[in-house]
Amino acid sequence: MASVLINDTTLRDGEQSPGVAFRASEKVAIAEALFAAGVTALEVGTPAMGDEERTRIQLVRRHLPDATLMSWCRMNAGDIRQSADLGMDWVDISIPASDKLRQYKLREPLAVLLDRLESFIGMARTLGLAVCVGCEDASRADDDTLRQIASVAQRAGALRLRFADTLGLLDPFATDASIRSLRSYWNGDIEMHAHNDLGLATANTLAAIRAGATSVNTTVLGLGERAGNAALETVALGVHRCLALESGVDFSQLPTLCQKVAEAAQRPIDAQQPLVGEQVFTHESGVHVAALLQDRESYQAIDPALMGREYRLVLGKHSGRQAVDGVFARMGYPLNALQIDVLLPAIRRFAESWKRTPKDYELIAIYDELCGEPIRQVGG
Ligand SMILES: CC(=O)SCCNC(=O)CCNC(=O)[C@H](O)C(C)(C)COP(=O)(O)OP(=O)(O)OC[C@H]1O[C@@H](n2cnc3c(N)ncnc32)[C@H](O)[C@@H]1OP(=O)(O)O
Ligand SMILES: O=C(O)CCC(=O)C(=O)O
Repeated sequence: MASVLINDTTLRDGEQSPGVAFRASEKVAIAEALFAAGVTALEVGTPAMGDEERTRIQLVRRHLPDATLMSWCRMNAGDIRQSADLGMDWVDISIPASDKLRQYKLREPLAVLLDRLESFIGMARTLGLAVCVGCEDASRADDDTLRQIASVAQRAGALRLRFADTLGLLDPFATDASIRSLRSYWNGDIEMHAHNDLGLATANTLAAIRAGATSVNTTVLGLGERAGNAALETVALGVHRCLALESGVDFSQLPTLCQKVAEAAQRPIDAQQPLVGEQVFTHESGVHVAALLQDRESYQAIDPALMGREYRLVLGKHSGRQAVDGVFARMGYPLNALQIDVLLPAIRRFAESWKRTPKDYELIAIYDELCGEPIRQVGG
């Protein structure tokens, strides 16, 4: 099966989420968990941040000798030299591709910056580093500028261009057009870096792969600047399910990995976060549960066993008679029609009062109260 490279940037762009700051031990633990989940290419940080961050990057290097590690660099000799000293395999040398970012950040003409980029690519290669040119704000860059960056990158020996939708303003159709255009004049790797401001980061990442990107950036739980980046979990599943490509990700490791990152980032996992949210394999609606009691695939596209999880049927405000019957039967207690008629409105009232679904022991208590005959074998 053909494959796509996931170059995960949880430890660089993910950590740029406001307020997120990984300790050294957390950075190492996250890197190890990513590696254990089959994500072997990691952007691990920004050496320019100082001694402490460089020490953390070095620790990751020591703990993961077999991972392919990248650091984020400005067009700056110090950043690149430090990356080599830290044992990086790759550097991302970033150049603002849009007029606006060049105007407000670097205030120098494009031609001067391109000369500088060329010499820094050369320097990085001399230091033994593979080079990715980070085209920051590529989605607002004009085509001619991207062509000039690609031409310099090719001449100087960069292996990869990163197409960054820095502001997260693309949709999948525009992404497709941009990456196809880039592919028409750049033969090397293309790495898609998507942000989620429109909620389209995963969709744009998949669109980029279809259009010719060979590598993609992700972050665990979609951490990252503002609305975050494309989430590792959904990109990996989309690569597998929608594109029939291999990413190397071991889905069974995702719950542990996500928990680790959520704790280190102090960002609780949303109950409805795809794949790893507590509720995403739980079904309440009567029509769904009635069908699910017959066949799991009736209302489940993803097998929870992929993540080592199980599906759950619960009772609540939206339950129907078959669901009540089925859930009580699974607890070992068949109901008659009269009992179902009495229990259903009570379960609905419970859900409205408590703003949640009743647990098994609470269902039993409702039964005891309304149906009179205590049920002895209490479930979980
Ligand atoms: C879209 C992205 O995510 S890009 C990644 C951005 N990541 C971060 O900013 C996180 C880490 N950043 C930091 O810790 C700091 O900003 C540092 C260490 C990088 C720089 O710190 P400082 O030296 O204090 O600079 P400061 O942050 O005030 O300003 C940014 C500097 O980087 C320069 N710069 C920005 N992008 C580039 C680039 N691609 N190439 C060269 N220089 C650049 C700016 O011109 C500015 O330089 P100046 O101070 O000479 O004007
Ligand atoms: O310069 C790059 O490599 C991309 C940086 C980035 O994180 C972004 O543009 O969102």
